[in-house]
Amino acid sequence: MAKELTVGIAGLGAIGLHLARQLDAGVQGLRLAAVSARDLKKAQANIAGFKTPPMVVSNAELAACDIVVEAAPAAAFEEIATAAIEAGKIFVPSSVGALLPRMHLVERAKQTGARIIVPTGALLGLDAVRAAAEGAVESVTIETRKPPRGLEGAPYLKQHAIDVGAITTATRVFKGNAFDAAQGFPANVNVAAALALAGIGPERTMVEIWADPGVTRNTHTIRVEAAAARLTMTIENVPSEENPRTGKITPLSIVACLRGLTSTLKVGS
Ligand SMILES: NC(=O)C1=CN([C@@H]2O[C@H](COP(=O)(O)OP(=O)(O)OC[C@H]3O[C@@H](n4cnc5c(N)ncnc54)[C@H](O)[C@@H]3O)[C@@H](O)[C@H]2O)C=CC1
Ligand SMILES: O=C([O-])CC(=O)C(=O)O
Repeated sequence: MAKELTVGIAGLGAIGLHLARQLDAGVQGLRLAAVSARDLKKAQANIAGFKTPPMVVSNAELAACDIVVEAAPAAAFEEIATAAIEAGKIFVPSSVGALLPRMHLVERAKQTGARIIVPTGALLGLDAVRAAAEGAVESVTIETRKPPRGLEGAPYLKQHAIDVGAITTATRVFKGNAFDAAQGFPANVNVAAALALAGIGPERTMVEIWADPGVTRNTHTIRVEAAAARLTMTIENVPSEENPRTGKITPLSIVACLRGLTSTLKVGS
């Protein structure tokens, strides 16, 4: 029988708490062993009703687990990632945009034996993008539309004095590559970073971000023009109650990703 893997989760917000609850309810081959949080008291309260409450530890101590899932703000990414990678563990990032300027971590993982597994998260179709990228790819684009409040607080908006609260018609607030999108919108377009890593890289992956009062869902459309196929795919995510920037599908995608690490039958590349 396959060995059970222990899981540590950094951050118990819209993604982390849902993921923790699902693991506590039982996912074959996985055991939630530890969590970390900014507010330790709140974390203890959040896990109090769990069947098997995990330990509440520091971000660095999570690296005792076989798998470390980062579900914290991008600012905490480096601390969490470095500990897991130095310990040679499986590191599953949510704040994927924070990985783009830190690709040295991938080089370091090669030396320590760690693996970095980027979940599809709030996006779709990364299996097809990866397959297409094994051949020639002409272009990859992503258009993200969110209700204006789903973009609030982004550093790019502040720098360009864009008040999304005042937007009444669909407005394109950013056009550029995935690297710049991830820096300007660290809490909003991790999907663009994941797409870039799956396909042709952050410089060549082009991103448009729209503040759209006409949508109630976080909507992402990917377009790929490749030698083997042309893809157009759209996902419309229900924003989570805890954090409207984050689609409800994100923790579910991470559960599916973790399941794929231990399951006998795995579907999709
Ligand atoms: N890859 C993807 O498709 C997606 C990625 N994300 C990203 O995932 C990350 C988490 O998202 P959410 O759960 O929605 O955020 P959230 O804001 O709901 O939760 C983050 C949690 O981390 C905690 N935290 C703050 N500082 C911490 C620290 N230093 N150490 C440990 N925990 C800390 C906060 O108290 C909060 O409970 C964000 O960076 C977000 O942008 C969000 C949606 C989709
Ligand atoms: O949940 C979403 O729609 C996407 C998101 O916030 C992100 O990529 O950071």
